[in-house]
Amino acid sequence: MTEYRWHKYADREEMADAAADKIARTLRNTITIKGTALMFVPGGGTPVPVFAALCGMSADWNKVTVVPGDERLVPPGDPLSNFGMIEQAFADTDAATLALLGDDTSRSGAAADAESRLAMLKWPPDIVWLGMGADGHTASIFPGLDLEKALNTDGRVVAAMPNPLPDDAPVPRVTLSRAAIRSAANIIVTITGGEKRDLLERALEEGDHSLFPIGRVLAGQDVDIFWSS
Ligand SMILES: O=C1O[C@H](COP(=O)(O)O)[C@@H](O)[C@H](O)[C@H]1O
Repeated sequence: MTEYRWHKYADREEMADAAADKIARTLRNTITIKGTALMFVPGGGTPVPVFAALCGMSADWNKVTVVPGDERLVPPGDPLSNFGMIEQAFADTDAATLALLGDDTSRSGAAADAESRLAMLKWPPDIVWLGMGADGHTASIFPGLDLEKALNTDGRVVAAMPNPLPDDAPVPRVTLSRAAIRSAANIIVTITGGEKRDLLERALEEGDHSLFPIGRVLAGQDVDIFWSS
C-alpha cells in the first residue's frame, strides 16, 4: 500500500539534519548490500543546507555517484546550472558527480546526451531525491506541452520547456522521466514553507488526476517527505 511518510520540522536546520541523516543511512545500507550507490538529487535552493549536512556525514563516499535529477540548459559555470551547484556541494567528499549535459545544448540533443550518460550507470537508482517548485513541478517535470511525454515515456530522460517559464530560472530543461523516478528504490522529497506543504498535500490527494505534475509523478509511490516552515 502506498505510503506518504511526512517528516515535519520546526525549522530548516532541523529538517536539513533529519533529511541528511535519512539519506546517509540509506546510502550506507545500500553500499553494504550492493557495494555502490547511485543517487539523483534536486537543484534549486532548498537542498543546499541538506547537502551541507549530508556531506559532513560518514559514508563510503568513494562508492557513491551523484547526478542531478534535472538540468537547466545553460552553459557550464552558469549560476543556474544544477550540476555546478552539486559539484561544489560534494567537492569535499570522494563522491563521483556526473553531469546530465554534454556539449549539445539543443533540447533534443541534450536529452539524447543525457540518456546515453545515464546508460553508463548501474540502473535503477538507489535514491531519487526531489524538490518541488511553487507551481507543483518536480525535477523539471513542469506544466506545459512536454508534461504528457515526461509522464508517459519509457525513456529515462526527456526535454522540457516549462510553460509558463519560472521567474527564477526561465530556461529549457532536461529531466528524469516519471518512469525513471519511479524506478528508484527510495524516493525522498524536501520542501519548505506552508504554501508548498498545502500544494503537495493537495497534489498527493488528487494523485493521478492532479493538475500538479508532482501529484501525477508520486501517485501510488512510497515517499519520504521532509518539510519545515
Ligand atoms: O528549477 C528547479 O526547481 C525545483 C524547486 O527548487 P527550489 O529552489 O524551489 O527548491 C528543483 O527541485 C529543481 O530541481 C530545479 O531544477
